[in-house]
Amino acid sequence: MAKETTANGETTKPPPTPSPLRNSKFFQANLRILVTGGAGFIGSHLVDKLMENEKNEVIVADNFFTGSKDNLRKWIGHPRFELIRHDVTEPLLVEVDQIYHLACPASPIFYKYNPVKTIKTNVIGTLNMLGLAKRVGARILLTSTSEVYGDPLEHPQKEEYWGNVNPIGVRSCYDEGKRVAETLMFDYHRQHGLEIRIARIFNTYGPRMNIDDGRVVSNFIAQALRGESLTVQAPGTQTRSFCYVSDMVDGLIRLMGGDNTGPINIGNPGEFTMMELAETVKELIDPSVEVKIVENTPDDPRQRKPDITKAKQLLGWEPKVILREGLPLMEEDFRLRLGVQKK
Ligand SMILES: O=c1ccn([C@@H]2O[C@H](COP(=O)(O)OP(=O)(O)O[C@H]3OC[C@@H](O)[C@H](O)[C@H]3O)[C@@H](O)[C@H]2O)c(=O)[nH]1
Repeated sequence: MAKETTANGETTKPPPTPSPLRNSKFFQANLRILVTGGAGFIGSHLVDKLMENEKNEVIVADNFFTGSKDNLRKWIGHPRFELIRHDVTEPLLVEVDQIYHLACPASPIFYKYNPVKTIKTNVIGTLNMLGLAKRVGARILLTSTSEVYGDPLEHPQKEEYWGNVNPIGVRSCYDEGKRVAETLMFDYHRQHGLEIRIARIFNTYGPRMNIDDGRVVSNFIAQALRGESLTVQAPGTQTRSFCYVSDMVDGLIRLMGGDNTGPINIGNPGEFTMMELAETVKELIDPSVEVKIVENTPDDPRQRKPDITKAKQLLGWEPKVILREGLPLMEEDFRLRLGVQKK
């Protein structure tokens, strides 16, 4: 390789040119896509969708803390698919063109179980994935969360809202962790010119959620199918907006493919109190089950609903599946896994 001489007489080497193979693959639009957390609930549905495109090669990195190989069983052994047991808090070296960075436990009971590990996953894990993106020139999408708005004082939540977050609360490992992850994304973008995308994901539900995941939709459906009382955490008037997983995946893929960095809210703006959700699940699955009020956990946000104007305008995206259509699809999956027949 040619040597260059600097003003003070030292010789330096110019940087290596990219391998011709990488360029030829790139220009064939043959995308190599890394999905961290790809064995999880949203991750595995995203992998299904990405694998539908025959030009895509998909690599999943997952430590299987909340994800499961079972979610990916149809792809194991496929020539365009690779599964790596890997924890994102350790560096990863792979040649890819796009990174969907989802890895992190998302259910409050799981992310609070080992809070130090959760914040490491968000901070060190995101740094590692940004380092990888920088090294290989990949575009990177972070799945952030509606939890960055904390217990919001503005309703519905627009992306411009800075949030109301308790920095020392039991949820901080997750909500502050994701806030730092967003900061890191923008700092790499501004400092190193990385191509970034940030999705703020609102509550999502659908088949493959862990049955004892602890989140409200999976809890209520499993409880109704087992004939147990539905546990509404006090006061029951707190609200959430629930997005069906296929809509979520469609939003993430549009965001990755588009020109806007985000952050962009991806969620279903239909808003329900937890009491209304319990009544709906009861009516759809088993009107004879009871609803009981149980103790809540600290810092539970009282209301949450996305403003999706940006997603509509910039991504041409809006959710299609309403709650009453999505719940039965999830019920079907839970019936199969729990072995409960329809009466
Ligand atoms: O059995 C239950 C479980 C939960 N709940 C209530 O349901 C509401 C939703 O709780 P979940 O645990 O499902 O989820 P949260 O909205 O608290 O957090 C979620 O926010 C968005 C995503 O980033 C994450 O998936 C998750 O952190 C809370 O008000 C909670 O108190 C019940 O009433 N009963």
